[in-house]
Amino acid sequence: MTESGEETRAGFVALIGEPNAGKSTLLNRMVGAKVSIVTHKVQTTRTRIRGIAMEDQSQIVFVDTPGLFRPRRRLDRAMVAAAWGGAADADIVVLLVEAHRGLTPGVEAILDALKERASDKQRVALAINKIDRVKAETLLAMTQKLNEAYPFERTFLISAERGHGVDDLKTWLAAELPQGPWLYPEDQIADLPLRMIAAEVTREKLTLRLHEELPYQLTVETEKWEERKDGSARIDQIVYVARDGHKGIVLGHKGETIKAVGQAARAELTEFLGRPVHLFLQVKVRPNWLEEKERYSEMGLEFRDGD
Ligand SMILES: Nc1nc2c(ncn2[C@@H]2O[C@H](COP(=O)(O)OP(=O)(O)OP(=O)(O)O)[C@@H](O)[C@H]2O)c(=O)[nH]1
Repeated sequence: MTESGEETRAGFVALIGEPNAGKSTLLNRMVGAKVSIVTHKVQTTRTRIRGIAMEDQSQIVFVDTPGLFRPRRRLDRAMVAAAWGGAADADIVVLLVEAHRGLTPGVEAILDALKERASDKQRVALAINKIDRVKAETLLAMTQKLNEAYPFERTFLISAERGHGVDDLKTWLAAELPQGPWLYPEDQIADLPLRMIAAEVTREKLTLRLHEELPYQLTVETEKWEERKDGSARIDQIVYVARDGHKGIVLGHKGETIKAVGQAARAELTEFLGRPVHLFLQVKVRPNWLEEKERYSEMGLEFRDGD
């Protein structure tokens, strides 16, 4: 109950879908704060990130999952496990499908997995995203086809980027979540530790700057976070790369790349925290990080021995 005596609702919503389906974009739009990183690169979301949206008297806690796909490497398998972990905990699952791609083999695989894993009680809604990219006529047929493939509770036609249909989806979720007290303080927008958010910001700037050149096994970690008496924060981060050659790419000619990345990340962190930030970046080569358990837990993933 709120102070005014209205019933409150709260629960978890998992956004699932193929890589690039628009999960981060949708999450950011519904939460209204940047908690997940949106880039043009596939597979950027590495951690289970939650954002919290308030709608009427409902608190919607989003579990943004990494893209679901067929895992090959160890890291990929950990990401898929994390994705399903999020879906299994959720009160409602929202499957995002791209309007210009429809029922792809990847979507079919997700539907198979849903049928296999989700219990009968699991509520699943469909959101066809990127409707700005297709003609209205194709949407009707696509809605029908997808609903024949899986008994979705509801179908929403949305453009996460432009905001079309997003309010309808949010209102529906808010009304459908179980009655109960709020799970988080109202002003909390993300339960992701600040250190991790700070690392994601730097990673995003590197991605934007390097595009296709971005070393695949690159990772950013916040090593130290010092609150200073003058109200500013000193943040020390390490950019780990797998090979010597990658170090040069990240540093750039005369260190230009890393300098520009540092400036851009510092500006965003200053805005995000609302106070001055001093950001120090270091690039280190760490050939085996993909196999190191510690790195996995820092990304919020489970390391699976013997996989
Ligand atoms: N045209 C169009 N593009 C969109 C829309 N929503 C998202 N996108 C774009 O699709 C791309 C992928 O969006 P993301 O939100 O990063 O997708 P994701 O599902 O979180 O991706 P992963 O992190 O790889 O799992 C970005 O370039 C977005 O700008 C939309 O409604 N219309």
